[in-house]
Amino acid sequence: MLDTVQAAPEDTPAELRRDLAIAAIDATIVDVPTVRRHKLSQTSVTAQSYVIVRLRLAGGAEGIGEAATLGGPRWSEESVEAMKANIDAYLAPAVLGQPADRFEALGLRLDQAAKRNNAAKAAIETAAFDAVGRALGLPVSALLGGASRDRIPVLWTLASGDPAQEIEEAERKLAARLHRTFKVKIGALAPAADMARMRRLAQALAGRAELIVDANQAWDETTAARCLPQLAEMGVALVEQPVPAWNLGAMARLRARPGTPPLLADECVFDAHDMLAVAQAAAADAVSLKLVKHAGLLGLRRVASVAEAAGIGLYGGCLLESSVGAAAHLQVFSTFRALEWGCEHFGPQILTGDLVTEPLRFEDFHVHLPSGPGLGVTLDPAALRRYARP
Ligand SMILES: O=C(O)C[C@H]1C=CC(=O)O1
Ligand SMILES: [Mn+2]
Repeated sequence: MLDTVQAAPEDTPAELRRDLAIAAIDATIVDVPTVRRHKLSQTSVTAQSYVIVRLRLAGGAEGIGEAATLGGPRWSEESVEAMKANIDAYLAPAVLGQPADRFEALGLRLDQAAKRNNAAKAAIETAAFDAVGRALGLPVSALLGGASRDRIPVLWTLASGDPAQEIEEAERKLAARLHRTFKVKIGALAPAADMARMRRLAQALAGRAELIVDANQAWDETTAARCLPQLAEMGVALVEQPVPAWNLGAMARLRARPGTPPLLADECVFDAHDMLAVAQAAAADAVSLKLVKHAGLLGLRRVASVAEAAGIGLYGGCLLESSVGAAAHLQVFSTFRALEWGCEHFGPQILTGDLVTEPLRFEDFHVHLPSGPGLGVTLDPAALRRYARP
């Protein structure tokens, strides 16, 4: 079905209303191998699995969205298998026939059809935004308030666990002027081994690159209290989710200690209520924004608004999305007045292949907002067939 994308129709408003009704939704599981093993505290992957949602409007315009996972239902509770099952049985039927441009009403229907399932909901909402943007000839950023930037600084994640390999990988990225900020995944090794690894990286890249780390909830408060000042002393600029998501109290106490580097909230912030709790506890300096957590572009903006109101900085997070999911994030990130910490949408570069006809452009340490209607990227049907799970 959904292999072509139609141009914006020149319709009367009544016809346009009919054209914008959601006519079909289709969910495909894909597995795309990565260029190397990517190791986090709680899992390790050699392929990225996504659900690609294709949504067709009655007028013929088509949109795409992506729900990413990292190592099955380990990073969060959603797996691609569960997402596809819930999209097919509950989420798609809840919005079929509905006007695709009434994004908040769609979100409400999705919330009534299923609790949480945030990544699956985000993929459907993204596909609705893409389809409406294409039908109207507008980029998704225009539907969200308009872009205030067309490129965003982008970091690279070092996550093989082998410091010699990681230094060599960082050197290649620096030489190619692709990335000069590196996020190091820690927590899979013992804390002392991670500190030694970080010291090697900091020495090798001193003065040429900025380092941040992500512990993915691996430490308890005592370990974090011991390691955070060491990371600050090495010049590490930001520490992501050092302690379990539930332990906001520990985040707040650690943050109040002298010698703690700035803290980035990730797994502890899914919705705007979580963001408010982090703000009230003074538990973070910045928040990582991701479609898989916030259930869509509008949810992501809601979380960002609470953070902005509390003076908490914005960081453009990822879950190793392909150019489909990355483009959706760039559309919404581009609309913020400030994106203090840049973004980490290096995902398309860690895959051995992409899912779109023209992958995102990485240049001069930035990733560029694609131009054109909708998300600005077009699904490659041959790539979808190649990576689709049989
Ligand atoms: O931030 C996470 O926890 C998930 C992800 C983002 C980059 C990466 O390497 O892992
Ligand atoms: Mn993280």
